[in-house]
Amino acid sequence: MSYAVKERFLTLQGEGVHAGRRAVFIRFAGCNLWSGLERDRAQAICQFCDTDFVGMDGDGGGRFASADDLAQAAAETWGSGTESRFIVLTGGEPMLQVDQALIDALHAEGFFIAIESNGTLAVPRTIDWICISPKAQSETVQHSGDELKLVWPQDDSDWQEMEHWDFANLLLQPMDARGDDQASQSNLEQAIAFVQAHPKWRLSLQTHKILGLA
Ligand SMILES: C[S@@+](CC[C@H](N)C(=O)[O-])C[C@H]1O[C@@H](n2cnc3c(N)ncnc32)[C@H](O)[C@@H]1O
Ligand SMILES: Nc1nc2[nH]cc(C(=O)O)c2c(=O)[nH]1
Ligand code: SF4
Ligand SMILES: [Mg+2]
Repeated sequence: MSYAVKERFLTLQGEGVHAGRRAVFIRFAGCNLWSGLERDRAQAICQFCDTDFVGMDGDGGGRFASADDLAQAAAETWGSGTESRFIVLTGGEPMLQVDQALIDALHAEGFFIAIESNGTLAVPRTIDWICISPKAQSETVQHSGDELKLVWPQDDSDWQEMEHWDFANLLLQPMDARGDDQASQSNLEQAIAFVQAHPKWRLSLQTHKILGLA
């Protein structure tokens, strides 16, 4: 199996329980809920995406011929030292491409592996940290993991049902309205109000955007 990667970079995990942690990011190309083309956004199942995952033309991107090749590239992105190696597999939708061979190869390089997935495809428990971010207009099949990160507000998203799923952490992340500052502020205020009213949930901020990191 080969892997189509949009970009690969070293940063801090910006979101969720591991926010602030040094991390290699692998952003896989392609998604099953949007083509990634602006002309298709209004018809997409997921319409609020803040990410360019089209093609393999980003920094550190390309087609990797094998799991070992990609794991070795990830290790190079981390740089020297094998302590506390942490990698985030994202996209696009990483579960369209992530397989056991890649998980094994990343573990062999000493990585603790986290994934950011939309939950429409089953995620193997051999991944160390599973973050699922359900999309209201899609069917979520992955009902367990380490963190559930619901982007807010989303019309028709059944957060009450999600409280019965098997996640150790329930997080609410304000929707970035991508340039509409007033809408982003309103989304933030709605997320704060929700968490104030529903103490099982915690706020997740996109801290990399605040910090000016990738
Ligand atoms: C770009 S997605 C890639 C991984 C996967 N496709 C998913 O949706 O979980 C990474 C994370 O960013 C979140 N996200 C995407 N667009 C967002 C936005 N406009 N505001 C806040 N979070 C957003 C997603 O819900 C997900 O948790
Ligand atoms: N720093 C940083 N943290 C992130 N956490 C989740 C991200 C994603 O796009 O999946 C992301 C991202 O793009 N950058
Ligand atoms: S599922 Fe994830 S990558 Fe796909 S369009 Fe939605 S937020 Fe973007
Ligand atoms: Mg992002």
